[in-house]
Amino acid sequence: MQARSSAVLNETARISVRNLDFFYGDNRALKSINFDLPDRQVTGMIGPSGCGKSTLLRVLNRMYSLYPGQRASGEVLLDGKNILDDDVDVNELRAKVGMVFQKPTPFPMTIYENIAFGVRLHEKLSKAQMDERVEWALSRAAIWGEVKDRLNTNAMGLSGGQQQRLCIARSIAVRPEVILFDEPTSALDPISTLKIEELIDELKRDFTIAIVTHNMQQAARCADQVAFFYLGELIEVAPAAQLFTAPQHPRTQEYITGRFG
Ligand SMILES: Nc1ncnc2c1ncn2[C@@H]1O[C@H](COP(=O)(O)OP(=O)(O)OP(=O)(O)O)[C@@H](O)[C@H]1O
Repeated sequence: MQARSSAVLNETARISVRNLDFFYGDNRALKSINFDLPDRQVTGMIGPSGCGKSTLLRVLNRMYSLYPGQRASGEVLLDGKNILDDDVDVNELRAKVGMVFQKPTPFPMTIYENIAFGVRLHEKLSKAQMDERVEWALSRAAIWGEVKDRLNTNAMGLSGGQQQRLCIARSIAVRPEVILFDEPTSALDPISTLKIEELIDELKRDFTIAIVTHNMQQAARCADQVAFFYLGELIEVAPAAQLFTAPQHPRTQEYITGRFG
């Protein structure tokens, strides 16, 4: 099946996926995927359970490399370099392509250290520079005001929504180009969800964003373009307003109107 692609909103692609296949052993979980993540735009990824959305995110920062028996072929170009190549430094790649998971995953250490820990792996900063970076990251993640007086307390004492914003701050702190969100609000209440959605909207000024979500209202609210996946194939990618009001493929239509999935 050939994905139908409509006019992309921003001509510059930050990531270009070309003829991507992904295998869990013999199971071909992604089939000839082609699409772009436009620079400083939000791309929503939707589709029924098992269609390959999380698998695709795990390819975009080479998370799968940790697991024997999992392999990708094709190209994922970031700044013109195929990140699937064997010579790619995956630690460097993961600083460029950050990931925020469904369940908040703060480290069991202080709020300050949650941010500083990752920065230290990539840069040598003075104490003053690190203080500045920590404040910058927490501010960009809209949580500085809530934590500035308790930076040396354990991050596990934060609420779920605060923990998720801390994890976003942790990703931002290493100044990535791309941030991948895997169902980032599915464990959160409506108010925390709204805060994260507002934050995503703010962050796209500086970062290219992909968000996997089961919530189509969320995709409609947050995403500039939306990609619909089904059984490992990319069926359709289009500007959000178009995909939700005038999808070109019958399967997309069925999914967004709740007739399957
Ligand atoms: N570790 C694994 N080993 C083998 N197969 C896997 C593994 N993880 C996922 N799969 C298979 O790959 C396919 C895609 O799964 P994936 O988790 O990417 O889907 P998804 O669209 O993110 O689903 P969900 O919305 O339920 O999270 C499915 O057929 C799934 O069974």
